[in-house]
This record gives sequence, structure tokens and C-alpha cells, in this order.
Amino acid sequence: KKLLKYGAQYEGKRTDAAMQKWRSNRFGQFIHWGLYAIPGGEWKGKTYTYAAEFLKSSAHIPNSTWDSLQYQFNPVKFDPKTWAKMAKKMGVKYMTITTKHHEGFCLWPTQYTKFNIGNTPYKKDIIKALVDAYNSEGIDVNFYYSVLDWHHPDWRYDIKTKEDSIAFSRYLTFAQNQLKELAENYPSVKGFWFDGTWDQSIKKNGWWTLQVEQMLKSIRPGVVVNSRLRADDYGARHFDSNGKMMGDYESGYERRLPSPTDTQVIHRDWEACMTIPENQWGYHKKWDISYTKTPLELIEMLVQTTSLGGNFLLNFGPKPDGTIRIEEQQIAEHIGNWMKINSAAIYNAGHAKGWPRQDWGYFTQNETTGKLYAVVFNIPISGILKIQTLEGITISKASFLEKPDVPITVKEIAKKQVNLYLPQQSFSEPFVIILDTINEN
Ligand SMILES: C#C[C@@H]1N[C@@H](C)[C@@H](O)[C@H]1O
Repeated sequence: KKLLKYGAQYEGKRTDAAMQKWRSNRFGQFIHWGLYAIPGGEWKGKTYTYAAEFLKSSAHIPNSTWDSLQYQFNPVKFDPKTWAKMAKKMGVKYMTITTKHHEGFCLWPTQYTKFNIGNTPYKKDIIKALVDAYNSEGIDVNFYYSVLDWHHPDWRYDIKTKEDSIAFSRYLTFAQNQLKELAENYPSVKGFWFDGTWDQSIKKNGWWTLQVEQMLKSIRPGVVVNSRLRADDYGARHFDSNGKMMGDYESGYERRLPSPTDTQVIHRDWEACMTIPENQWGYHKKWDISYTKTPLELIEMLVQTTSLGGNFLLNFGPKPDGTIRIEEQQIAEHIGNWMKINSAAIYNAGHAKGWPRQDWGYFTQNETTGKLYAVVFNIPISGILKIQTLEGITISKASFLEKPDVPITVKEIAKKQVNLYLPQQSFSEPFVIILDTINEN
């Protein structure tokens, strides 16, 4: 066991109201928007297949060229209320917006660099507009902030010389000032989602990552900070050198989920962030440049995440004109229609202790009422859902969340073995069954 100054500051899940709200939200919308939306993955007539928000590096574009995109940024069709209403209908309870991505362009009128929305034809504070619009729909807003900054002259990937060290300390002061500005100027912010913290320069400055977390929590008590910010005394990230998670939730699941049987994750708060295309966070002109996930695949990811006690953050990459591309709108609508009927199995729900992943789907359980849900994705040919119950637990009743009056026959066929007999009908969407249980223990 190492003595750490910059390791995990506490163990176990936070139980305060702000964290309970963050946890109960379960389903969030990620938004990646910046100058990279303008070229949309294409440069000088060539299409780049790598992530569109990385086009600057994929196409080896110098800062002088890339940064001049700011003079073209003018999302004339941007209406934050339209985005917020779409998000509300989709059923998200929170949204995480890129205040500054790796390109270093800031969507708020920061006083610490001119490379911001104020110096574009659009001029207006996009962060404030989004915070106000989403909050008025009852949706919490978190800020994504990239510590990695391709634009800033004092950014360093590693600290090799005295000059590096002097420059990088200037950069850390700049970044901390920006974060202070974000925490102070947008008081309703509920969380900070850090990215771009994988380089040696940050690993060698773990002290700064703790200092930033403590600063944010002193300015905004209750604010939630992801594990990805943190490096400890030895440069260990997410988990300190003693294996303890740093920050308030684990944010290592990017474009992947834990395996459905990986019950390690249920012991901590965690979030998976997910792209709809294979690997595009920012807007790419060619939607079909890679596989794009269907609404049903995304709904299953949301349910699988909930069943393992995590949050699911689904990404949208708005167009340079400020509209949401039609493919994303259609997916949002499909998911929203499903959530309208089934959100009881998601909101304030989590891992159903002792009820493992089934071939036909997942269990989730309401954190407050203990109500147990079975979310069915794969109906067996037999039409029988087989459930292995816990010792001393029997299922007394099963009913469809959507149509409670349609009976589902329940039959205990052996000790701890129950059959649910589904009605002979076809289902075109995943559905939720409420399970009433009796505890004979
Ligand atoms: C790599 C990388 C970044 N991390 C994701 C959350 C996106 O911001 C992507 O650009």
C-alpha cells in the first residue's frame, strides 16, 4: 500500500443528493460541437475516415490554417430550444457539452484566450444558451473540458526541459482559470467531464488534477467529476496506485460497455459514453462512412448499462449550421418513443442484486422502491422466459409495464426455477415486465 497525496480522496459511492440525482438520471446526451464540424471529416477534397474531431491531426493541418476556421463558425440555424426539446423527447435527464475539445476552441466567451465563440461571426455564448435551454426542459448540464489543447502555445505532451516545465505550468494556470470561469459563470452546472489527460505532462502533474477537482467542488458543492481527470503521485489514472477509483465515477468506458456479467462495476458509479457511428464524435459529412448503430442496439446498451448500475451517455455531433442531422433526429425519436413507455425500468433504476443477466434480457431494479423489472430483448422459441430466483424469493406476479392487464402466467417448476409464459404474439420492440416477488426469508 503506497502513501499517496494525490490518490483517491474517499472510498465507496457518494451518497449525497447531488450524486444520487446524477445516478438516477441514468441516460444522458453527449454533444460534440466545435470548429471540426465545419470541414466535417473532409479536407481539400479528401475524405478522412478517422474521427472527424481529430481531422486537424489526421490531415496534418497547421494551427494557422485550422484556427482560421473560427472566422467561418456561424451556426445561423442554431436554436438551443430545438435541441433541448429533442433531448427531452428522447428521454435524457442530463446533457454533457464540449466547452473546449482538443482543438482548443472555446464555445463560451472566455477571458483567457481569444480563440473563442466571441471572435466568430456568431459571437453569442453557446454554452449559456444551451445551459438555459436544457435546464428549462429539466435536463441537467455537465461540461466536457479537454485538458489537451492543440492551440495553446504552452501545451506540452511531456516535460523534458526546464522550458517545458515553465511553459506547462503557465498552461495549467490557464486551464485552471478557465475551469474556475466555467464553474463560476454557469452556476447550474452539475458536473465536469474531463478528457485529454492521457499524456505524460499530466501524469507528471497529478497534484494539479486533485487541485482542480477540489477547486470545482469548493465553487460548486455537489458537482460531479469523472475519474478521467485524475492522475496520482505516480501517474496512475482513473484508479490510483492502490487500486482505488479517483473522482466520483469511472469514465473509462468509451465506445464500449463492460461485459454483461462483469459485476465488478456494480460496486462503483460509472458511465459509458457511446457514438452512434463506429468512431465519430464530431459531425462527419458522410454518415455511412462506418457502421451506425440502430436504435434497438442503442436501447439495449442503455438497458445493459442500467442493469450494471451505470449511466449511458449517447453522443450527437451537430452540423456547422447548428442543426441536428436527420439520422440522429430519427434515432432520438425512436429511443424517445421507447422511453415514453419503459423509462420506469431506467430512471432511478440500477443493478438488481442477485438477479444475473439472462439470455432473454436484463433485470433492473428501482433504487428506491425495490421494484424489479425484466427487460426482454430475445424471446425464446418456446415463448417461455426461464428465471432462476434467489433463495427464498418467489415471483408472485408478472405483468407488462405497458399493458398491466395482459396476464403473464407464472409457474414455479422447481426450487428457485420459475417459468413466465408469454402470450402468443409478436413484439417489435423490447418490452418490460414488472415482477412482484415475495421474500420468504
Ligand atoms: C479519443 C478521444 C476523445 N474522447 C471522446 C470522448 C471524444 O471526445 C474523442 O474525441
